[in-house]
Amino acid sequence: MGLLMVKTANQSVPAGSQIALLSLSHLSHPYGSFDHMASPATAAEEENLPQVLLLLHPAAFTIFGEEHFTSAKFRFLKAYESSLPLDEFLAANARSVRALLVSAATVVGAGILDLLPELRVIVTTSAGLDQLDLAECRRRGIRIASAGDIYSADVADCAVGLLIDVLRKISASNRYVKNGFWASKGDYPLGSKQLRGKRIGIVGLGRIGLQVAKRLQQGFGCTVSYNSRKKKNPDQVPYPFYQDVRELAANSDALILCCGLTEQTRHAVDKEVLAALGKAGVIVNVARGAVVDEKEMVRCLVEGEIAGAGLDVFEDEPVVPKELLELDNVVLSPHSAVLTRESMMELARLVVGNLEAFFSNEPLLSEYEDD
Ligand SMILES: O=CC(=O)O
Repeated sequence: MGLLMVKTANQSVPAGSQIALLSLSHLSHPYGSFDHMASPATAAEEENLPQVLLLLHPAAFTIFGEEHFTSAKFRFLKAYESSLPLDEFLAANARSVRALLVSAATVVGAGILDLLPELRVIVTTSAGLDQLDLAECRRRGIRIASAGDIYSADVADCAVGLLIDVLRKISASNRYVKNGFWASKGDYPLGSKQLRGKRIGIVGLGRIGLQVAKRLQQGFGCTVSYNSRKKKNPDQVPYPFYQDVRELAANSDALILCCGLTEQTRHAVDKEVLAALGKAGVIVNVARGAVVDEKEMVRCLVEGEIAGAGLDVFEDEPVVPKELLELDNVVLSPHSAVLTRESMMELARLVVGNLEAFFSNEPLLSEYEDD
């Protein structure tokens, strides 16, 4: 793809991931009412609608429920339908495009932005923005709308689920029963650990981290500490703050990664942090694979230098280090923490709402603002 930094997810679509066609307009939504949303345009009207460049893998669009993304205010220009190399396709078709829709897997850097001189807004289906060159977007006056808060509760549920699974060995004992070992070898070996009372260190106490903290403290009797870019107001966030991730790890039984991926958080969990977490420590990652030095983490898991891991994200998705596949103390999921039927419905509403707001010169529903 030459100098263009665009890649799309290469994941297969799980069976049953199509979303049922429901009427969306009656549902209430944290980003406001969508009752104003116009109904889809006829084919004749559609020709004249402004185009939104779609740089998503078609499989991702199927998961999101393509049928929910229709609007009378715009139409999609689907790069994936062309057999041309992307740069040729964009040069020929997208020079006047003002809006772009991407996913977490669509890397957008200066190379692609150069081919879209009229671009004014990028809407992403992701909560994380690490795939976008934010500085370059800022410099060019391109606004960004993200998935905002719509996934936070689902990701927090998934983080807690992975932690419980690792500690209580749910997936491992499931395999034990299904392989017939209960009958042939007897009771499952002791090794499961309680969640109650565990010291949880959360890296990144944003919207997701706060929900993880609440679940684990209030629901499971854990104690919570955190590391974040900045210490939160202690009147609102009572958990102890650690400026240094290594110190947080040294004082935690489990480290749960919920931060965005930035130059500051890349490999924030490195050899020293893993050593500080120690032999009884567990890592849960629902952030981005590159927040952890994956090679070091794999080595620590293989050599028993940490106790286990629950991982939804990886450094080179969808490639998962093969050593992890063999380990019973590791639970894996395919970057699916955000993927619930309900959140996909909300996503479609939010994406269409953002794009319609843009083309109507109204405020975006979930605009990202630098802080
Ligand atoms: O990982 C998923 C997202 O950032 O939305």
